[in-house]
Order: sequence, then structure tokens, then C-alpha cells
Amino acid sequence: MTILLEIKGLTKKYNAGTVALDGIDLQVKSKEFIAVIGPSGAGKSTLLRCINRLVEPTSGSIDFLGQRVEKANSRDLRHVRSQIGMIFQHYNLVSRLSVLENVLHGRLGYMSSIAGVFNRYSEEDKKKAIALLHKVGLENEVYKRADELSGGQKQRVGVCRALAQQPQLILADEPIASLDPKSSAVVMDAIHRNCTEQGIACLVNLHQVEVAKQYASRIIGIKNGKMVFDGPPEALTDYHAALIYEGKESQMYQQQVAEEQPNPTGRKYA
Ligand SMILES: Nc1ncnc2c1ncn2[C@@H]1O[C@H](COP(=O)(O)OP(=O)(O)OP(=O)(O)O)[C@@H](O)[C@H]1O
Repeated sequence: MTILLEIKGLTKKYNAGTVALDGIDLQVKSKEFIAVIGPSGAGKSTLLRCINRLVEPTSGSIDFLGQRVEKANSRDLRHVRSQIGMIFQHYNLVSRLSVLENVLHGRLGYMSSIAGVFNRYSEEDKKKAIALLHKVGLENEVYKRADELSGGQKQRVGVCRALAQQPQLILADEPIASLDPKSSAVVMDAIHRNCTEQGIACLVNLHQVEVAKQYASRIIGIKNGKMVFDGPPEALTDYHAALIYEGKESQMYQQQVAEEQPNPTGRKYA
């Protein structure tokens, strides 16, 4: 498998003096589905946000498909970001726009600035965006305003927006932290199934160890800005989990993804 992303010695110190990341080394290969676990404040969000430079790293290197991200100028950074989709905990949708328009925002990185400003999306982009919405069970919501949706539906729109980019990598920053267990299962299924089918690598930040084990092919444990575990889910024992969450054990059990309920209508999504 190709190496997509190679991080060496990544360190982030915030102005207040907090060392959020302390010399992280990480290689991500194409098609890997990696869960990043760790207690609140461990540095998970900072790690994901340094990869696409939503947060500026203090030192270290980030190589994404041969491009040095930490040194990239604005044009190169735009190119890198077009290949990295992002899913946010609080969805980051434009409330007053339709579901379809929000998904089409995933195409902006591929359009000229003028076409983007005037929302001149191609018919093909629109068809693909609608097909994505069908795939996640939002076929009846395509033309609704984003602020008319439930949290779980909004996050499925966020997933479609990231997929519309046709990225090489998706960064999902606590995508289920604001959702109930049933919606969490639907969202995690949508991320996992689409990434697997389309060969997209994914780094997903999660609090819950059981959810990480359920979906990931590899788990990374972060504690106090350092990587303290890196291995397959079956290698993550209770001992490792206790070590990662030491003193904050209750956080690793926060809401677990419910098994999907049998659905008499035959529709996958409620
Ligand atoms: N903009 C910021 N300015 C100053 N300190 C910050 C900033 N963002 C994060 N931090 C600090 O950096 C550390 C790591 O935070 P980060 O949000 O990356 O952790 P996390 O593991 O994602 O936590 P959570 O699960 O609660 O989101 C914490 O101590 C946090 O308070």
C-alpha cells in the first residue's frame, strides 16, 4: 500500500504554553481506517488540524503525497486541502443553504474562484452529490435547508460533503461526539462503508474505545500529546486502554454506538 501521509516529530505549542503535541511520528497508508483515541485534552484535534494546517504546527514535518504541508504556500495548501476531506464535530454546515448546496461545497477546491463564488456547479457534480445523499438515506432531504435537519442528518450531510471532494484522506474530528447512540451508529457506518468502498484512508478521533474497536483497522492512542499506542484493535487490551485514559477512565465509555435495529420498511436509515 502507498504511504499517503508521513508525520515526523510533530510538535504543537499553543501561545499559552500548552504543549498539545510532543513529537508525534505517524505513517498513514492508503485505505487505512485509523481511530485516534485518548482522553479530553490529549491532543487528538490538534493532530488532525495540523495535518491540513487548520492549526499551524510548531515544528516537525508533514508529508502528504510528496508535498511538505508545513512549508506549503497558499496555492499548494489549497491543492493539499482539496485532497483531504474534513468532518467536524459540530458539522460546520451553512444553515441557510440547502442540503445539496452544502454537499456541493465539497467541490469548491476543484473550481475556479469565479465559478465558486457564483455557485456554478456542473450537472455531473450535482448528480454525484444527489447520489451520495441517496446512499446515506437523505434522498428526501436534498432540497431542505440544512438547519431543518436533526443532528444525525446534519452529520450525514457533513460526510457527503467530505466524500464529494473525492479525497485521498478523510479527517473526522469527533464526528459522533454530539450524537445519540443510534445516530452515531448510522454516521459511523456511513463513514466506514464509503471510505472502504472508495478506497479512502480515514483518521477518525473518538473518545469511545469500543467504537474504535468496532470500526478501525488500526488504533492510535494519544496521551499528553504523545503517541502511547499504535496497533490493530485486537492488540488494544484493557491494560492499554486504562493506561491511555489513566485518571479519566469514565471518558472511554461515553456513549457506545448501538447496533442497528432491524427495519421493517427495508430502508437502511430512519
Ligand atoms: N487554540 C488553543 N489555544 C490554547 N490551547 C489550546 C488550543 N486548542 C487546544 N488547546 C490545548 O491543547 C491541548 C490539546 O487539545 P486538543 O483539543 O487537541 O485535545 P483533544 O484530545 O482533541 O481533546 P477533546 O477530546 O476534549 O476535544 C489541551 O490542553 C487544550 O486545552
